[in-house]
Amino acid sequence: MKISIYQMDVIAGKPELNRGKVKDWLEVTCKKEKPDVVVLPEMWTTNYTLKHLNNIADRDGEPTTSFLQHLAKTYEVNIVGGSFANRKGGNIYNSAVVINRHGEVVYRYDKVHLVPMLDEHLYLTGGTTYHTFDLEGLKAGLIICYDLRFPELSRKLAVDGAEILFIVAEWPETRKSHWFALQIARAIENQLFVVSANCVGQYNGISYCGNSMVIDPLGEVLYCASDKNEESITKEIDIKQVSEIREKVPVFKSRVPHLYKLNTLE
Ligand SMILES: NC(=O)CCC(=O)C(=O)O
Repeated sequence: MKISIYQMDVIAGKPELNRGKVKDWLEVTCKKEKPDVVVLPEMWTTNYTLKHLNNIADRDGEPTTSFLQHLAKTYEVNIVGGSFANRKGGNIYNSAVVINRHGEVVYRYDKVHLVPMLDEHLYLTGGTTYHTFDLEGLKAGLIICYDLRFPELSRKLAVDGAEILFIVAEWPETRKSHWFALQIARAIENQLFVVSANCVGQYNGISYCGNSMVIDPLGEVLYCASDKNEESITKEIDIKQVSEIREKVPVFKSRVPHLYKLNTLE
């Protein structure tokens, strides 16, 4: 499976301009690399312009979902469409969407864990559901940025069969060492590929650390993008590695779930 990631410098508060950037990138990348899957970062339509989202968030996933559906069909490519601010009813969510080559939506997810350090909880509402989805015959999971700190979420997706975990992010420079360590840990403990799309650039005094990655199920970093520049990354992965490592080091068979009942710790 060939995967292309857009490590993007998102223009704050300008969804139309950012959709234009994504369209241009996708056109060039799909013609040059012919990827099976493309991956976009978190909040790529608006950046973290939380105070302005009332005016610029999508409504019920539109227009961003239709825009991505059109691109998926045009270039016959699966799109892990990052996330974007999305108004549903009276609330705004940090919503991700995944679209297959035929332009069909195969997954929608609202970020479950909102980031107190960015005041996300003051402006956004957290999601309450998540599950694996099928992409080109693979089982995949998707988490959004701060979700990476909660191993339970990725573990549940892996126990449910995920072989690849997409992480869409707008991770800040100040906690860059965590970005590295946590992604590698999620790959090793869950024995799956981790594919992340982070942002670069800055907004409101916060710089984003790039370093979008492709990590194999042994935790080897196959590619790490720069920490400063917009970048297009294309990498091929061999999904067979997942079953091979799970056979050699049978972590999932060794689990003792009844000893991990976390609610006893609350
Ligand atoms: N956009 C985010 O979710 C940022 C997460 C973050 O800053 C952290 O976990 O640290």
